[in-house]
Amino acid sequence: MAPRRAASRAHKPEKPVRAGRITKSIKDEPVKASVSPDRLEDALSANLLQPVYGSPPAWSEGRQQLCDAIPWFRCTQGAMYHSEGFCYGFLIDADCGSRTYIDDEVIITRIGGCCTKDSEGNLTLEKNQDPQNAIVQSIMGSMNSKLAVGLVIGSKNKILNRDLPHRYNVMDWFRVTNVWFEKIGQKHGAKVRFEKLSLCEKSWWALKDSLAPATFEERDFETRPASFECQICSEKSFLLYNEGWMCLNPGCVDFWKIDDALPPAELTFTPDFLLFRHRPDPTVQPHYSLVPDLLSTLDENAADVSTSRIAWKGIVCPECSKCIRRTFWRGWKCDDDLTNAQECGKKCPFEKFMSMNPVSLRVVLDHFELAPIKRAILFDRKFSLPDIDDSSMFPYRRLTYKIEGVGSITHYVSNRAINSRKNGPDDLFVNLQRDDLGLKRFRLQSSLVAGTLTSHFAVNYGMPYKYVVSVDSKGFDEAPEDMLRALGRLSWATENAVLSAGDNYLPPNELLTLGYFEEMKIGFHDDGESSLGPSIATLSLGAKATMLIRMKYKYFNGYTRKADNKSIGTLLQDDPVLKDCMFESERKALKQELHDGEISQDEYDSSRRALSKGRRGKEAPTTIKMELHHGDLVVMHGEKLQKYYEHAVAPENKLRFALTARYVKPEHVDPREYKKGEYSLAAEQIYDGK
Ligand SMILES: O=C(O)CCC(=O)C(=O)O
Ligand SMILES: [Fe+2]
Repeated sequence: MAPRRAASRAHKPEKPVRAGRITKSIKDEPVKASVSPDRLEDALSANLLQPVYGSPPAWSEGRQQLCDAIPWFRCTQGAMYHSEGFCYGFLIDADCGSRTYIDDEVIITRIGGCCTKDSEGNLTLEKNQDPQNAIVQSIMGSMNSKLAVGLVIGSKNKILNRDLPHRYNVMDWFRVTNVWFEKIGQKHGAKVRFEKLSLCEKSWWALKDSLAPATFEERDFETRPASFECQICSEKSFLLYNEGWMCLNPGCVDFWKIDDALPPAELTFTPDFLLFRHRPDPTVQPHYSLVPDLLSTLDENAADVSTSRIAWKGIVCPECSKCIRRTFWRGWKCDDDLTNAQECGKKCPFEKFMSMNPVSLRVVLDHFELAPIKRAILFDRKFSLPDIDDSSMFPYRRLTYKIEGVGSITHYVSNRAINSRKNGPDDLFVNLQRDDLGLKRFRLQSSLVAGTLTSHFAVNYGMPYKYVVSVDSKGFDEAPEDMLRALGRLSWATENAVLSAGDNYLPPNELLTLGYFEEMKIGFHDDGESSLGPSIATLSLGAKATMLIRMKYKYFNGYTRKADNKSIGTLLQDDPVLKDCMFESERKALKQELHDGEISQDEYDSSRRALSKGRRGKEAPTTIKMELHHGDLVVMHGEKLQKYYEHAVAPENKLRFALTARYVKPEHVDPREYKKGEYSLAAEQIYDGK
């Protein structure tokens, strides 16, 4: 008889035990049965979820808030946060997989990844998860390096069956004790056993009236689950299931078999596997604090701290433990979204606003004397080259990029003399930091992950304007004087650019100010809402930035984007066949044939589809690349420019402001708001171009 079989019989206990306590004296007592997952709905409606003993050390109602404030859980998707071969944090939520087990000290779950949702919304393994898989390697990395893993439990978890206070609840640090493979459907996937690091205190998620955990003296730290060597592959596997021992090496032909047959569908863990514990070991440590105290590390007296990358991370509210993002220019406010009042039962009063000592230009500008006398004349030949005009707008250098039949972009290049003039860009940069402009980060209306905030601060003065987000808008009568000065410069630039293009000039009635801290940016977008006039002018202040302009995906490819990007989306109804788009000549010829009645609409569409067959759509290359320096002005002109093209701006250093003036068509605005857009510039706010 093979020892493998003998082992499986010898270790089959009398009765299955699903969960257990940890002391020697009571470890073999059967535990109270929990509500089965299929009865969870009933339990919920009958309010049967059991109350927990304590409260989590940090929590949030949104995934984004959690990831922003907890450095060991920075992934907005998936269950595991891992980086460079180590797992730092793990989320236990819905979809933990079969044979998931949770008690006050031990958690057994599958390791996410390689999954797809079936028609009923259950996660199934799409492909085998192998030992080489990055997330399997990461969890092994943490186990082998004695790196503790932080666990978070989500309220969608159906196994613990307790009344969790929030959507996401930080549990505690755990050590990884075992990683093994199971057969899941037709595939194999990895499972992990976590054991709580600190065994001396009762877990906050323990039952409200449960006993205190066993003392160290009472605990059995010696017993370990038995392990046996496979006769075929010679690898050792633990005895995990009451139903019998199995080889757990997915590469072995005997993998996942009891006595040469598939195991029963229902498997239960042995008491030894659930109940064994490790003696406290000071060398098993986490990389971060469970609840970081970021605020204590930010020295408010250092001018460059409050706008640094680390200073726009989230914090854990010291009063109510909620994870809060830096939504405000000056700091954090616990009551920054609607969920808070409901969750805490009352508004949490905590707020932390930084003193925001002004950042000097010297810190953000690299140039020897802040700005050159004459700007560099080098242009990268990979991108469109502008027309250069050094005289018409002197002392500005005017660069004009024309996109035929679409529009133009005029770049007024500033210099040291312009910037340092009284009330010029140098003064504006300092003053805008001193004024309380009311800058805030807003939720993106369409983003891959719900609740994503813009990675820049914004405030809108004048006529209400909704760009990629819905911004609060204030009337020009509330605007600081410096904003009106900026508006004077922007009106000057717009008027000159539009008149040179031979078009009618409409004075701007709206000013959107964006503020960027270190590593903030604005991704590709257009400013082409139907409510806007054709000209958009921006004044750059502070750190240098790169502005990129490219054709939009659908005009470049001739069809809309599909989420999977594997097939082609909806064909353009009216394809403008822009210069340099994909298959430009073929698309142009087909369009002509349709126009001349030589082919039907169906033939036109199928020929266009055939062009892209077997090819994935791709992003258009960047056509225009501009370096925006402190004091520069850019005017984008032409409705089609916003329709067919998109732009993105990324500053290269900390602290930059972009003040953008637009004309909002009054017919798109509630007449009661008209007066917000009214202003008249004082003589010294009107700009003369010097
Ligand atoms: O930061 C910039 O220069 C551009 C800002 C922008 O594109 C916008 O406000 O829509
Ligand atoms: Fe824009």
